[in-house]
Amino acid sequence: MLEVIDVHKRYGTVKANDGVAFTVQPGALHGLVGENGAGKSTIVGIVSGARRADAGRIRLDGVDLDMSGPRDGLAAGIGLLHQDPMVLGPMTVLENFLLGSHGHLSRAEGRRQLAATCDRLGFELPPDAVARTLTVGERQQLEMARLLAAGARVLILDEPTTAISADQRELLFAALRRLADEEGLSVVYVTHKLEELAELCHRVTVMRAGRVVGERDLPVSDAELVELMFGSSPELGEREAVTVGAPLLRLHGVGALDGSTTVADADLVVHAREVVGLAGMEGSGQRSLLRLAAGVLAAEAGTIELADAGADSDGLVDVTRESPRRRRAMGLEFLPADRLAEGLVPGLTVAEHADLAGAVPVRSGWRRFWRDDDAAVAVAERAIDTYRIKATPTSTPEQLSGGNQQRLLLSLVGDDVDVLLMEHPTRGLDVASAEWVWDLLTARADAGAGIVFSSSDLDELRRRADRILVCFAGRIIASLDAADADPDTLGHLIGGRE
Ligand SMILES: Nc1ncnc2c1ncn2[C@@H]1O[C@H](COP(=O)(O)OP(=O)(O)OP(=O)(O)O)[C@@H](O)[C@H]1O
Repeated sequence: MLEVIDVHKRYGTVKANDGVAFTVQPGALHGLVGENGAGKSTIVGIVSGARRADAGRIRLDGVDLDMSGPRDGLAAGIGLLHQDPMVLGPMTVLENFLLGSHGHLSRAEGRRQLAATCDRLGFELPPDAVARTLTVGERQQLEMARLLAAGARVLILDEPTTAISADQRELLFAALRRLADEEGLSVVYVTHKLEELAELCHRVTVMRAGRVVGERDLPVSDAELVELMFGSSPELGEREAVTVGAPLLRLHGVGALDGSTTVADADLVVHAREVVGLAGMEGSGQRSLLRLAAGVLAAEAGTIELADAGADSDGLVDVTRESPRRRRAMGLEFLPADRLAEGLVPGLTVAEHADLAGAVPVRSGWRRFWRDDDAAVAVAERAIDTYRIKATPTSTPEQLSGGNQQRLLLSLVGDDVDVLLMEHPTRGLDVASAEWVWDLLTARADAGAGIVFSSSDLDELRRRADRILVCFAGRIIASLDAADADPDTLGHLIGGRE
C-alpha cells in the first residue's frame, strides 16, 4: 500500500502541494485528476523521488521512504513513467533495457529478462532495434518494461496517452489491468481525459490548488468530477455553421520530405472565418503540413500562397520560397505542440517573451537601443491578467504547468494574425482550460481569421472544426464536413481504411 501523508511543497510563493494526502491500495488502478496547475506532477514527482518535498511522508507497505532521487524511488519499488519516455536513441532496445540494471545483468540474461517482461506485459519489442526507430508508444513500452524489471511495485503514469496511437493505448491499458489484477501492482494514473479514467480506473483522487478536494470510487459522472475539479461546470461549446470568406492560405500540390514522412500532392485551402482540423496518426503528415505552411519546412514541390493586400484577383501571393519570418509579417502564426522545445524559450521570463514577440512598444530616439523593462513588465502583466496565466512577469516557462505554458503561448499571438496554425491546441489542458482556449480561437475565427489545427482527439476535431482533412502516409486522403464526420468513419480513415 502506498501512503502519501501531508505533503507540502512550495515554489516561491506558490503552494504547489499544500498538505496532499491519499492512499493507493495494492492492485488498485488509481486515477489522479485536477485542473492545470493543481499540483499533480509535483506530487507524483515527490512520490517517485524525482522531487523533494518540504514536509510530509511517503510510505510504502508501512515503511517510510527516504528518497533523494528517482533511483531511490525505483529502488524502493516506485517507478515513474514520463510523458516523454527517457530512452537513449542511438542505443538498441536491449542496451536501453540493460541501463536500468546498472551492470548487474549480462547481455544474455538481459535478453531473457526483456523477453520475459515483454511477455508479462503483452508487448513486442525487438531487442536489437535501434531505439531511435521506435514510435513514442514503443519507447514508452520499453521504459515500462525497464521499470518493472527493476522491481517497481507501484507504477505512476503521467498523461501517458498524449502521443501514442489508439492501438498502443489499448495495449497499455490491457497491460496495466493485468499488472493490477494478477500481480497486485498499484497504478497511479494522472490524466485530463475523463473517458480514460472511466475506462481504466477503480478509484480517483481529485486535486485543486495544491490540495486533495475529493476521492471517489468509480464510476462517477463526468459532471460530478468536473464540479469537484473546478468548483463549477464549464459550459461545453459546439461549433456552429459559418459562412466562410475569401481564401487566406492555399497549398497546392505540395510535396516534401520530413524525416520519415513523405508529404505528396497536398492541397489545402483555408478561408476567412474557417476552422480546418487535421486528423491522422502520428507521422501521417499533419505535422509536416503545418510546418510547410509556416515555412519551417521547405516545400520541394507545389506552391504555397498567402493572402496579401497587394495581390492580384484571388488575393493570394506565392510565398513558397518566403521565410517563416516573412510569412509571420504577412499575418501567419504557428504554435507548435512542443511548447517548451519549440514554442517558448526556457530561461527567458514572461516579460522577455512579450518583448521577443514584438508586443512591447519600441521607444523613440536613442532610447530605442535599450530594452524597456518597465514596458515589458506592464505588457506581461496585462497578458497574465487577460489570459489568466498562473505566473508573474519574472516566471520562466519551465516553472509553469503545461496548461499555463499554452496560455502564455497564446498570449503572444498578435491581434492582427489572419492565419493561425496550431498543433494539438489543447494537449495537456484541463477541460475548463480547453474550453477557454477554444472560446478564444472561435472568437478569432468569427472576427475573420482562418485556423488550421491538428489533433489526435476525434471529439475535438468533430466539435471544433468546420472541415476535417484526414492524413494518411503523407497524403490528405479525405475531406469531411465536421458535422457529418462520425467517429467510426473518422477512425477508419485515420487507420488508412476506406
Ligand atoms: N520548478 C518549478 N518552479 C516554480 N513553480 C513550479 C515548478 N514546478 C511547478 N510549479 C508550480 O506549481 C504549481 C503546480 O504545478 P504542477 O505542474 O504540479 O501542476 P499539474 O497539476 O501537474 O498541472 P498540469 O495539469 O498543467 O500539468 C503550478 O502553479 C506551477 O506553476
